[in-house]
Amino acid sequence: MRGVWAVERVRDAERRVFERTPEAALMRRAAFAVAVRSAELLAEQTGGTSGRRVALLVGAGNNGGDALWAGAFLRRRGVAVTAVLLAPDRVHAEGLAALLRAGGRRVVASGDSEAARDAVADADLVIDGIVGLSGRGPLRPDAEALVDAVTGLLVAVDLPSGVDPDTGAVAGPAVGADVTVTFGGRKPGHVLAEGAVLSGAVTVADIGLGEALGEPDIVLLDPADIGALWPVPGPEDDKYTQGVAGVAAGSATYPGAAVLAAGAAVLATSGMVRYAGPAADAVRTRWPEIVATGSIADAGRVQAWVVGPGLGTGAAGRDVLAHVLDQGVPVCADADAINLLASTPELWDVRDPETPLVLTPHDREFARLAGEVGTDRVAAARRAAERYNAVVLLKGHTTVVAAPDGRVLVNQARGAWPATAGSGDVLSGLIGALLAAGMDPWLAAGCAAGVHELAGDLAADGAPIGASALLRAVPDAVRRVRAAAAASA
Ligand SMILES: NC(=O)C1=CN([C@@H]2O[C@H](COP(=O)(O)OP(=O)(O)OC[C@H]3O[C@@H](n4cnc5c(N)ncnc54)[C@H](O)[C@@H]3O)[C@@H](O)[C@H]2O)[C@@H](O)CC1
Ligand SMILES: Nc1ncnc2c1ncn2[C@@H]1O[C@H](COP(=O)(O)OP(=O)(O)O)[C@@H](O)[C@H]1O
Ligand SMILES: [K+]
Repeated sequence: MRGVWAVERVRDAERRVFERTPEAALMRRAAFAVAVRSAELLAEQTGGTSGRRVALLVGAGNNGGDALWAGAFLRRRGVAVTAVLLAPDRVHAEGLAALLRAGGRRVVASGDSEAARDAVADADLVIDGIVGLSGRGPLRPDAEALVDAVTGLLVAVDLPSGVDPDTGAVAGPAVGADVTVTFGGRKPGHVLAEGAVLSGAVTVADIGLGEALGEPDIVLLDPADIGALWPVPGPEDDKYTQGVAGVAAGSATYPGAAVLAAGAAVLATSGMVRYAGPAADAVRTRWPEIVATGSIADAGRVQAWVVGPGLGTGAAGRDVLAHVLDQGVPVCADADAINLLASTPELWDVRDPETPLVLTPHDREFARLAGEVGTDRVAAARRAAERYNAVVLLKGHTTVVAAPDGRVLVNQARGAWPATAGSGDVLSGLIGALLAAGMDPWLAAGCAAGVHELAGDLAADGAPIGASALLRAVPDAVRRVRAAAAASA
């Protein structure tokens, strides 16, 4: 599990560390890490460091200071370094002095715009020290023009400039980095929204914040974590002991949603799946191992329900949802179940608040239920989780999973191939199976999101896929995460 810390938490940790370590020492550690990573990249991509050209984009604060010190360190490796000063009046004076002492050059962006542009365009590698944790809003036009001129590698100091540090949101021009070197731990801007993509490969450098950071605000599950948590049968197990998943989904109009959700439950774990609803024939034909019935009242006992995909929002769907919520077992409510909960708030009264509920909205379903998502997706998911006393999985390229107790995890997609019709139905089936196996609902949602996204990537392998192909790749994805767990054990 990797941690992510909100900017205010990082600031607090810094303040505590400053009590025993001078700020300048921390900055030099940070800058050294930027220099080391930049030199590695230069060596990998251009075959060496000596004689290579590096330009520093230097803003008004300590982020620019880091870049200047990194430039001074790179000079020792024989790199030709030019600092482009965007705010010469407010430049980090010690950092600039260190760079000049080491034989670096400086140009002022506004004073000599041609030289500044050339320095950036000719550089093998550009270091973005425009803004870091104090950055607000997009790149200003002078910075944007310089960033547009970059032709070489781009290394962001702490965070790509133009990305909101706490939400990853981007409201205009921003740096797209090949590599970001950050300090102490990841920040939300590295893992959320556009920031997750614009950060490139993130390196976390230890600058001594360590224990002062405390527990992370957000966690990322690695494949090995998911593999270690994924339920697998033991010698004592039979089909019932592993948990029976129930699927109440599909309608005459949307039988496919039922086939996909129920199929995902079949492939996720090796217990048993029951289906209840109007798509019983279609489900049975595709998945003969499923015990299918037309009516929810005849469904039999299950340890968790998936309800909603293709259900419809009419009276029949409402009755099914009310029945499922009244069973006293964990429920994953997706799609029309969420729409019904939004339009018919009385349905909440049926639910025993002690039984786990996982809600899996996309942005439009979320808006119907809990208001617009807005730019802070973590805050939105957290708010809804608390309000409904439910785990809220907010779908997207970065999926956010918030628990009512405040825990949040995010899953970053490798590609966008899972953005295909019916793929959400597969996700809900995976979650239902993990809930039936008795997993903590927050982890169940997070592990399912990870395997779902990996299955999409494996199935696509560079070409578009449908949800059926994603579903077929679920066993492969489970094999991969289990192999990762075995390798790291
Ligand atoms: N405080 C510390 O202990 C350490 C800080 N470090 C560095 O310091 C950075 C934070 O430094 P600062 O707090 O000085 O601030 P920044 O360097 O992030 O920003 C400097 C100033 O830029 C201006 N600004 C904000 N948004 C802008 C925009 N869109 N375009 C142009 N200018 C904008 C603001 O006036 C802001 O105060 C971190 O990201 C990290 O790189 C590191 O040296 C490690 C140690
Ligand atoms: N741009 C994207 N990149 C990666 N995954 C995405 C992207 N957009 C959506 N997804 C994922 O695809 C799935 C879509 O679910 P959903 O919107 O419910 O589709 P449907 O209702 O058609 O099944 C979710 O798991 C979501 O996280
Ligand atoms: K930066």
